[in-house]
Amino acid sequence: MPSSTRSAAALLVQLTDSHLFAEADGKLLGLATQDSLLRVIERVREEHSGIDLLLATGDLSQDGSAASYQRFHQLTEGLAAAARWTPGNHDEAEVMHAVCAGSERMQPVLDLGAWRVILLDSAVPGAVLGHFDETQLQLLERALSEAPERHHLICFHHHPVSIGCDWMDPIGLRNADALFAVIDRHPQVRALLWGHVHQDFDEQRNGVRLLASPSTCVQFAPGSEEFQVGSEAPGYRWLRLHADGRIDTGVSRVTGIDFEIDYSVTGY
Ligand SMILES: Nc1ncnc2c1ncn2[C@@H]1O[C@@H]2COP(=O)(O)O[C@H]2[C@H]1O
Repeated sequence: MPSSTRSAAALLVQLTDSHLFAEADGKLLGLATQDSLLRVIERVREEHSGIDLLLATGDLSQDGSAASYQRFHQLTEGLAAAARWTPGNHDEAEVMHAVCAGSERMQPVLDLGAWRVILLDSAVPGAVLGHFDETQLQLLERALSEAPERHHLICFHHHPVSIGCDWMDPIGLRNADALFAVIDRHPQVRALLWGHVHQDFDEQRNGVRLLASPSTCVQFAPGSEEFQVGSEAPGYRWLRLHADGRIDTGVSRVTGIDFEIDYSVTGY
């Protein structure tokens, strides 16, 4: 059970879009994704201790293989007191559930101090874009209605707003209106947190913080009209959730390492 109490801040770390392969030396756009994840985990360990919760917000795997999920688990085990995973478009949700059987890693609701963390599945089998089906919207409504006294952080994979990269607009959450309709009924929602966009994003909508984060491997260039790989280093997001509903958060990136990225590749 996480050590935080209702009076203390809970410390969360988000690792997203690690794109691991069944093979340990698998590469995305020329970058070895496991090696890159390991460097990011090293950085997390250098910068934080006493992490209450690890959030893995989708595309843990590039190929959906059981071996890739088992490895993600081995590499991150012990990093935090608890962990929660939710799938992205590259993931195989059934394989994730099978690998996580007997653990709480795929459970969608977790109470942490004065907060409730809700993880939703925005992935659509066979598609790159995201969509919340009725089950997910009902889960969200129920989880929010059950705990009006808590502050809520809602996590998923696909971006619900435009992040300023034109090429990514069509592959975001296609029914964001349905999400916002639920959220607008629950003033205790403090933040939405997602992956998929491989870049830092920190804005607000109606007082709700909107956060996205770097991938632990390849980055996408902010503000790009077409698919464009970014030159920033792999990284992660940390969040301190205070008992009064305040959030401190930031992004940290690996330093001092030249990652081999093939910038000539125009997609994957
Ligand atoms: N050249 C491209 N143009 C548009 N989309 C692309 C291109 N290359 C890859 N993609 C998709 O963009 C997605 C971005 O997030 P994903 O890593 O989920 O998966 C990526 C690919 O499915």
